[in-house]
Amino acid sequence: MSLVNISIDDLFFTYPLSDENPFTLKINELKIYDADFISLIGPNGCGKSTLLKIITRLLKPQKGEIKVFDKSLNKISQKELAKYISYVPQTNYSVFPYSVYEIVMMGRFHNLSLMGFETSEDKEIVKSALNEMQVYHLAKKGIKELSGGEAQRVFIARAIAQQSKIILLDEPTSHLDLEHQILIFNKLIELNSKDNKTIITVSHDLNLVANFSRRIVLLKDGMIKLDGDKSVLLNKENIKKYFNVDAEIINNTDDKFNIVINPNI
Ligand SMILES: Nc1ncnc2c1ncn2[C@@H]1O[C@H](COP(=O)(O)OP(=O)(O)OP(=O)(O)O)[C@@H](O)[C@H]1O
Repeated sequence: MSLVNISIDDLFFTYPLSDENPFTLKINELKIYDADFISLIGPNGCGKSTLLKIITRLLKPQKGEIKVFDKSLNKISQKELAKYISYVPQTNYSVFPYSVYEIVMMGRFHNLSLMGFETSEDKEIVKSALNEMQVYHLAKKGIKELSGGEAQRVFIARAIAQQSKIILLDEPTSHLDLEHQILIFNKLIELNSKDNKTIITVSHDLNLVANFSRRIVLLKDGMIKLDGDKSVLLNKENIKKYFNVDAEIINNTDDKFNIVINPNI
């Protein structure tokens, strides 16, 4: 049995001060295992980003228990949490005009000395992450001066520099051209298969999901409706049921396949 990285039990969350029809997220049980590669999928507004924000402690659930490496999420210090989990949010805007280099160096926060000094190792790690995400040439630029796709790669570089065990990404390819979508997913596969990183990525692109992740967790109306092997669950019937579109599955070989959506519905 694989080691559990994150366990969630009896979770209940609702946004405070919501209208009379508030969104609620209810999860009886979810276990994220070591070196899992999960795509968190589901229609708009089903709670995918909310779940990631709860795991990263940006939102506090009203009920439930979340454990990270068997420690209660509430009891983990910020520095320790940064060693376990990195997070690439959906909207990567920064209030302050940090440079690209500074943003990626923030990934090393958990490693900096009390005085906040960067070591030569920190600098090497940051340089390598900038290179891997092909944004090294932008290092001195302000984050606000970048295109959406460039900024997205910078925040992924920050997650890589953080070297955490678990990486959470909220629609990491939404602003990226095809070449960079493949760059990101190939990097995620490498981190997962070579370094045993645990990856959870929110995605709307079922073809990327079909080709890159192994497990899907599908949310609808704030509840988990499907959880398991993507090659079993990502079929015509489920795509119709949960996304309300007709689809064909083609070139199905072992763990890779393509989904063609029929636009005439
Ligand atoms: N700050 C907030 N206050 C109140 N309701 C919110 C807030 N943020 C999100 N919601 C609501 O919570 C629900 C879930 O939102 P969430 O962003 O988690 O969905 P999602 O599955 O990530 O959607 P998408 O695919 O559109 O990104 C939505 O109905 C949304 O309107």
